[in-house]
Amino acid sequence: MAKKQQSDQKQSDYVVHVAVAVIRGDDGRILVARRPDDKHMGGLWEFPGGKVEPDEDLKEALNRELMEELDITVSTFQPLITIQHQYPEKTVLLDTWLVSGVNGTPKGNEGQEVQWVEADGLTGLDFPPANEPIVNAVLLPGQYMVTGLFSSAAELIEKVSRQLENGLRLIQFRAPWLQEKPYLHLARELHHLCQPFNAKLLLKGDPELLQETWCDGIHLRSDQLSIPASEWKRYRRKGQWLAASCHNEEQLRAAEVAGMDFVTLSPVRPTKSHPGRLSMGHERATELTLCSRVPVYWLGGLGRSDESLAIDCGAQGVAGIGAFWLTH
Ligand SMILES: Nc1nc2c([nH]c(=O)n2[C@@H]2O[C@H](COP(=O)(O)OP(=O)(O)OP(=O)(O)O)[C@@H](O)[C@H]2O)c(=O)[nH]1
Ligand SMILES: [Mg+2]
Repeated sequence: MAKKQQSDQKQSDYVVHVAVAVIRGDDGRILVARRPDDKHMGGLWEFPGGKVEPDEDLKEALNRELMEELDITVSTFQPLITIQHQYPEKTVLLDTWLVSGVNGTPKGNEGQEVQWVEADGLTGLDFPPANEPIVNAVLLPGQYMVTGLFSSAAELIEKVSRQLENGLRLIQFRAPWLQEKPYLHLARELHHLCQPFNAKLLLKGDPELLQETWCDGIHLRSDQLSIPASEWKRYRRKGQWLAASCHNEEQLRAAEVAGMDFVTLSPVRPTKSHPGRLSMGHERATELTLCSRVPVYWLGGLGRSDESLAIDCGAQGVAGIGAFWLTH
């Protein structure tokens, strides 16, 4: 018995490296396949892919798996997210890439059902438990703006409008100097501005704010991460985002435990707003990002032009106040 337990332990400690492809077609839709019934997580939807063989790099593994399973290859690769997940029977490392430039017409070579879906439709499909952060990473944009100082409502509205016109789709309304009532009043106005762009506005505050029917989500300070996940679940409606600010490994783990959908990690570089504060640098930020089980935006001293650098290091993209708020 003791021996069996030991070998079970070994089995789940061993990490299976899996190459996973979020395949984006020319029309922006995503290809999903249903896992054959006799396989692990059988009957659930998946992003196609499979185990990386010892002598393969990720791109080779992806194209081999896509040819075997779907009769296609892809030509463009962008890292999306790396998720380590422990199932009771095994541990997988889902090395997930956003791929495009599809050659061929996908067909289920193993008899599996395949379909193209709009990104928004992914939340309605049943995926294996490890896939939740992958779906979030597909839905989230590469840039996240935090609002900066403003001296009037007109200035705030003008600046947010300009950034929406520039293509921004995720905004955190931060104004810690305002009382709750004027803050919520302005937040409502910003929400109306965001709606025609299908952009999301996250509020700063307590979990109760999730009860506001117009609230797209909330962004927590790191010191609010001790609030148990059950507190959020009570208020949360489908489609609302939960995010938190993290500055170190401990807070990243706390954010995962608290059920956050994504986090910001800061300060990656020195910032003008916190002059004396030590920044962690790219190397440490990359290490922390690769271990995170939720999408990470790099924050602090980064500009919009750093988005691809952050993505190449495993992040969802960049977040910023200065970089977005002060530029035209
Ligand atoms: N391909 C893929 N695998 C996933 C996803 N999510 C997830 O938990 N997995 C898990 O990753 C593991 C490896 O994937 P796989 O079964 O596709 O591997 P494979 O194509 O090499 O299959 P094979 O071993 O039958 O040859 C499985 O345990 C599977 O349940 C996903 O979205 N796509
Ligand atoms: Mg497979």
